[in-house]
Amino acid sequence: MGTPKGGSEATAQNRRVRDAVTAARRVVVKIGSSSLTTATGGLADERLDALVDALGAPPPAGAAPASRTADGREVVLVSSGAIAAGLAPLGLARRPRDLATQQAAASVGQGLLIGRYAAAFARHGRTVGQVLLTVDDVTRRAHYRNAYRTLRKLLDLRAVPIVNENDTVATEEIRFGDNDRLAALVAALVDADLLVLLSDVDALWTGDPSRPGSRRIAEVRDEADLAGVDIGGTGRSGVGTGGMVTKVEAARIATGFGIPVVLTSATQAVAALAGEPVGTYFHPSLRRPAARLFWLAHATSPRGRLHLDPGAVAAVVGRRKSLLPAGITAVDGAFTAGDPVDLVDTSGAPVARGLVNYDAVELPGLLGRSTADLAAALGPAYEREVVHRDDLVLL
Ligand SMILES: Nc1ncnc2c1ncn2[C@@H]1O[C@H](COP(=O)(O)OP(=O)(O)O)[C@@H](O)[C@H]1O
Ligand SMILES: N[C@@H](CCC(=O)OP(=O)(O)O)C(=O)O
Repeated sequence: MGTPKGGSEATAQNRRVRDAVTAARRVVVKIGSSSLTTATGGLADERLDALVDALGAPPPAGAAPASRTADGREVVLVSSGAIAAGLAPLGLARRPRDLATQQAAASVGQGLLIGRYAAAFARHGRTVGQVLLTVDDVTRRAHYRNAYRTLRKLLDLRAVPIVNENDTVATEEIRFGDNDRLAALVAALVDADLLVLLSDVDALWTGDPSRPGSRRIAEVRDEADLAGVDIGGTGRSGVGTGGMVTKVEAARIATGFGIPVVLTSATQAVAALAGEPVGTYFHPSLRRPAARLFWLAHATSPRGRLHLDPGAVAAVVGRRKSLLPAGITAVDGAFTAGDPVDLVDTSGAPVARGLVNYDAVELPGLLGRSTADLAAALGPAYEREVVHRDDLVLL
């Protein structure tokens, strides 16, 4: 963590971080509600303009594509602020607690937000594209391919994708709520070289930044550097969601994909993108797992549970086999085919997560039966695995 280093060692380390940041060609930048709104609610236009300016003026005519910053970068912006932007127009004094009012505020605010971005980027001759995503869009394979295609095409067409969660259709159970985790998943989706998380605090601190004795953490190399850190909830703005908890979780997800993360304040965006030693730098993990399986483990919220008998646990965990109906003793949840589910052992502990091939209502009639028996009784479609081993990740 921020263990003090000798002068030359610190300089060498700063240089390595600067090189990693400045070499990043595709960058996902996430900005939180707290950095885009005024103390009295509503969008802080000058802060939004400053962010857009920080993301770079277009390259000279005839040079690199206009979706890139002056130094040739592709930028995807993940922006919160829809709910906060919708408060004042609806006469709401503070962020509502209930989902329906939050959704109404997001519905009003998202249009205002994207309108403001369109105007701000237009000052630099650049076009923006709105991309609203749900959890499903970044977790279900068919959907995240769609999301990837859209983002890739926007970048190819030289527009700046501006991503937010699709708040108006997300339900309490399936919503991210904060945009930090969404930003990490978008970074993984577009295979970004860098994720920059911008908030109203300049870095991760060892504890609440307003508490005497708290110190800025300059870098996080691994989990050990987070031991003893008081990772707290939302700040004073009253419009943020998740606080440092979701930012550190987002950093874990991104670095697990091999993507370095800089966490700092919106006012330091220019310095952060230039690789200056500001904020907190999270080093990427060296071993990059198979993307899709890592995705399954981190991006998905299970929609149900399959209870395995000991033989099935041994087959799935020990021998990396597919899960067949014969090894399942019970089913919980209301999932449909393609949903992520947890596979749990006899004590109820999750041992794996996978994409299920059946609807929950179909499974009770199949449990404990061999695939040959099922195929003979119900037809060849019932010979399929409940979870294929290629769609399984051990937890
Ligand atoms: N250890 C910590 N280091 C830094 N900030 C922290 C810490 N614990 C809690 N916070 C709070 O997290 C807040 C940022 O999160 P949040 O309010 O969700 O903002 P955003 O809208 O940018 O997502 C900061 O204002 C800060 O008060
Ligand atoms: N999608 C929501 C984001 C909610 C939120 O507050 O997120 P954040 O400020 O990133 O913690 C919105 O646009 O209001």
